[in-house]
Amino acid sequence: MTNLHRHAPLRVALVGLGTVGGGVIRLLNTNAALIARRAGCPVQVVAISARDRNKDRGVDLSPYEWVDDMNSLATRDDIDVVVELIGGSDGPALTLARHCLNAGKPFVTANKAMLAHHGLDLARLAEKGGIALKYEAAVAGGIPVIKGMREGAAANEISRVYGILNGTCNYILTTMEKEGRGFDEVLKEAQELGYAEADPSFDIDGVDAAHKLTILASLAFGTELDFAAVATTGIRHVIAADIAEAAALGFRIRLVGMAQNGADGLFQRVHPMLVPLDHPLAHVDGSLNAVVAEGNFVGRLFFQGRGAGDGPTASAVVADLIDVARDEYGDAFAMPVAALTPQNTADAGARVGRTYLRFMVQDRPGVLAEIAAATRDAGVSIESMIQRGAHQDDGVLVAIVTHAGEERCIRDTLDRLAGSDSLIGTPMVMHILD
Ligand SMILES: NC(=O)C1=CN([C@@H]2O[C@H](COP(=O)(O)OP(=O)(O)OC[C@H]3O[C@@H](n4cnc5c(N)ncnc54)[C@H](O)[C@@H]3O)[C@@H](O)[C@H]2O)C=CC1
Ligand SMILES: N[C@@H](CC=O)C(=O)O
Ligand code: NA
Repeated sequence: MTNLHRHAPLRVALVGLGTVGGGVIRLLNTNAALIARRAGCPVQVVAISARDRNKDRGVDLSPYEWVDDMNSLATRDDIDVVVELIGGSDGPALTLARHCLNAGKPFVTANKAMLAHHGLDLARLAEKGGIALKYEAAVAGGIPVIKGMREGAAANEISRVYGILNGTCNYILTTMEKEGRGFDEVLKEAQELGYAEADPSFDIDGVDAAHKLTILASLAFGTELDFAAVATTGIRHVIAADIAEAAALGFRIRLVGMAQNGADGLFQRVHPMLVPLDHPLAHVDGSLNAVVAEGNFVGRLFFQGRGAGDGPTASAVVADLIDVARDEYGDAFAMPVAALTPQNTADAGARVGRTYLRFMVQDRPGVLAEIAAATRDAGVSIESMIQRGAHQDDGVLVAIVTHAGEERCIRDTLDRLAGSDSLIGTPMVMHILD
């Protein structure tokens, strides 16, 4: 029989055997023959490592060599590529990455936290060694958005890239909206489904989405990764009433990461936004993610798919392994590190758009006039306003949608109201996606 394989097997060491690691083993076993045809060789896990050797992971690990010292994998001649699925921006994942890349060992990771903080250094090491640093799973899970941006959209000037980048938050927001269930209960469910980070505050506080946006922005604009420049707000303070008011006004709430490059610099922000029902992001539900990129020749690209969970994430990891087997890889961030440019951070105050403001206020005369005076004096024009009677024990809810205006005026409005004893708690501010 003719041997259809071009190469000897690609020998993989898998470090981290949790949700994603388990998924990678299952996928490689299930689709072994197909993957071998596509990769030009069998892709075989030969060595594994994780924190606890004796834990039952629901997959048969007996065919693989257990390795206690994961860093020893970097210099082993019988390993062709190391896959890191531990997580964490620093610590053992970063040490392993540095060992591997310094030793010239191709490296595949799903670790967006590590890339957002150390991506440039790691890309420099990969470049120096002329080896692969691949990370498709790190952004939007199974969606091939890294490939899409690095390769498919490479000829375009990108004006804006944005999307739903966290499956856990999207699952929470959409389940709360559809089933009226509470935040904590739905978060627990997302954890059980394998969507959440080891520390779920990274999800709900928007940090995970900010890690992913940092990577996307670099790919879109050819800029150095700059996690510190991402203004980040999570979904912790979105209440059921916001979801209901947004719906009444014709919107859905989504955690959106957005990066835009303009004359005044690079604007990067993750925050809950009101998305009009006629925008495709309003229909991205559950653990789905979506990324929109606007290119000067291609127009609007819309990538959608599962952003979290074992299967979709494993799909992206294994796609990277197939690229390694094919010897198809290039610069990690789409150009040599020296070609990436640093970028000023744009002033968010100068951004123009519509805004949703929600106040909880005392039920007494003059409160609406006080809010209206603050908006008037700050130069904010009101498009619509809703007042709801007593909202549980928290007073009265007032929701406002403004006309398009500069964000600095919204800040000014809030500053004018700060300290007012008419307000209960902190007002909620969400910008409206255009
Ligand atoms: N779960 C998901 O849907 C997605 C996860 N990711 C990323 O994939 C990576 C892995 O995520 P999960 O599989 O969900 O995590 P997990 O918590 O289920 O698994 C982590 C694995 O790493 C091992 N590990 C942790 N600390 C270790 C240490 N100090 N030394 C050795 N092994 C250690 C654990 O024993 C476990 O086997 C993370 O970087 C995560 O951000 C990326 C996309 C989606
Ligand atoms: N915790 C992340 C997992 C994928 O990156 C998410 O919920 O999106
Ligand atoms: Na991806």
